[in-house]
Order: sequence, then C-alpha cells, then structure tokens
Amino acid sequence: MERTLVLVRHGQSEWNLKNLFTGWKDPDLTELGIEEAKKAGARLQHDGYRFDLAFTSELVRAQHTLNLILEELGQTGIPIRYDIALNERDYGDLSGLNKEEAAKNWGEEQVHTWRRSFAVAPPGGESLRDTLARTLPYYVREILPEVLSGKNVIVTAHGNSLRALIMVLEGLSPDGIVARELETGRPMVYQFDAVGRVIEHKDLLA
Ligand SMILES: O=C(O)[C@H](O)COP(=O)(O)O
Repeated sequence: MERTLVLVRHGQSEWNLKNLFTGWKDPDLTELGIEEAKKAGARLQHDGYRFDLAFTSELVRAQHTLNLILEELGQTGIPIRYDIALNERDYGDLSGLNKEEAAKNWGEEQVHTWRRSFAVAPPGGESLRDTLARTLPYYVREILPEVLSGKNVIVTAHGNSLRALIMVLEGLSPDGIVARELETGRPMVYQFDAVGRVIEHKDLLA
C-alpha cells in the first residue's frame, strides 16, 4: 500500500465534552477521547496500515491523539511535523462560550452559520475560507509531495481544519461542505494515484 493519506480529527476534548467553542484554545483529551484515539489506532493496526510520516497541529488534543494512534501501531519512531497551519479554525470571541448559550444569545441560525458556513467568520475569528487559506497551501507544499513520492501519511488535526482540506479532497462546494460533519477519532482514508488524484476514500469505524 502506498500513496495513502489518513486524516483523523482528534478524540473528544475536555471542551467538546462541555460543548464549548474551542478554536485555538488548548484543552487536552477526555478519557473518552483517549479511548477514541486508541480505538482508531487499533483499527488502523488491524487493517494493516503503516505510515512513513505524520503531521499534526500545535494543539495538544491533536498531538495527543496522534501519539496514542502511533503507540497502537508500534510506530512512535516515525517523523512528526507540527504546524500551526493545521490548527483548528480560530473561533475568536466565541472561544470558551457554550454553544447552546451562544445559540440563545445570537439565535440558532446565526450560530449554525458561524459553525458550518464557508465564508462567514465568527466575531474576531476565522471563517472556514480563512482556515482553508492556511491549511490548503500547507497541504500542497508539505503533505501532498510526500504522498506523491509514494509515502503513507497520517494527519491528526481538527474538525474545521480538516473540513477545509476535505473540500478539496472530496470536491465539495461551499454549499456541500455545510453538511459535512467529522466525528472525533474516526480515521478517513484517501488513496491517491501517481498524479495526486483521490481514487478512493472511506471512513473507518463508520
Ligand atoms: O473548535 C471547536 O469548538 C471544535 O473543535 C469544533 O467546533 P464546531 O463543531 O463548532 O466547528
């Protein structure tokens, strides 16, 4: 198996559990999040995946998820590149607020727009388009060349930094991405051909 890219959203975080907007804040995984990461690693191990290289963000929930997955794979020695480009979208002034309280304050529709639309940014934060503007160049410059060289790569990151990349990988429009949700700790596998086109993708643990 070569030219495989596996994307994994971090396991449940302490602020996911409290239903708080997180963005660039840096909570760690909950016990459930730890179990989710171990389960993802065990499934990748069971299905025979082996990785040459890993990428993750500068936030602990993604890094901890990666470490747990690599431990399950017995691959804790592979190179890991950490980059802010893979950080979650910045939720700005919403960071730390409860999502249900935010909906009461600003209305369900406004909060859903902030959370899932492509071009609308929350106050003081990033839209998904802003997030794409930093994750896509990083993917093209740093990740895709490794995959094209024949390597198998794993990336652990965040709900929205991965949704931005998935728009490109799955050819989703700004309308199409609205409904695309990513479960915590679920590996998404993309197989590429020799010219960098996705020829197959599947969600493990779906
Ligand atoms: O940053 C956060 O709050 C979560 O990682 C994702 O939040 P969302 O599901 O509201 O985008």
